[in-house]
Amino acid sequence: MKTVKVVAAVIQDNKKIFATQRGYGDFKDGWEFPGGKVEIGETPECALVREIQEELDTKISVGKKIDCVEYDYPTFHLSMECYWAEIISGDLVLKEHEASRWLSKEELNSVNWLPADLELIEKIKEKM
Ligand SMILES: Nc1nc2c([nH]c(=O)n2[C@H]2C[C@H](O)[C@@H](COP(=O)(O)OP(=O)(O)OP(=O)(O)O)O2)c(=O)[nH]1
Ligand SMILES: [Mg+2]
Repeated sequence: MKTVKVVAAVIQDNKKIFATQRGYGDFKDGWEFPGGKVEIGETPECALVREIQEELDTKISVGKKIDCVEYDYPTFHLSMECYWAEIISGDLVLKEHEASRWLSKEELNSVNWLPADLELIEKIKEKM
């Protein structure tokens, strides 16, 4: 099975975390952390800065790594590096997603996360 390398940003502000709802594709309407596929020759950090610029028109600084999620979807293996991130500038404009929410710890389970994210959510809760 092919492996897809992905990076995701857990943007935290004021004790809340930024979640986005996918606007297209196989996982449409599922909730995720913004980010995307790492391109050839890119470091994970560079890929994440680029993806957040593309998807949210926002400049971030990438912080500590939270976890690397390994998950088997029916048609591919996902290897997803997840990082804490902070906004440097920009207004989190939804260029590709259909909705977004700032979620408190108590609200983290109130959206329908993609299957691969469920384990990560538990780790994040411990750390926020
Ligand atoms: N960004 C992101 N992707 C996730 C998460 N959880 C999860 O299973 N995925 C999966 C969904 C996709 O199959 C893949 C990420 O691809 P993506 O669609 O965001 O990639 P991309 O931004 O480069 O978009 P595209 O140009 O390929 O359409 O990882 C998550 O929390 N964030
Ligand atoms: Mg994406």
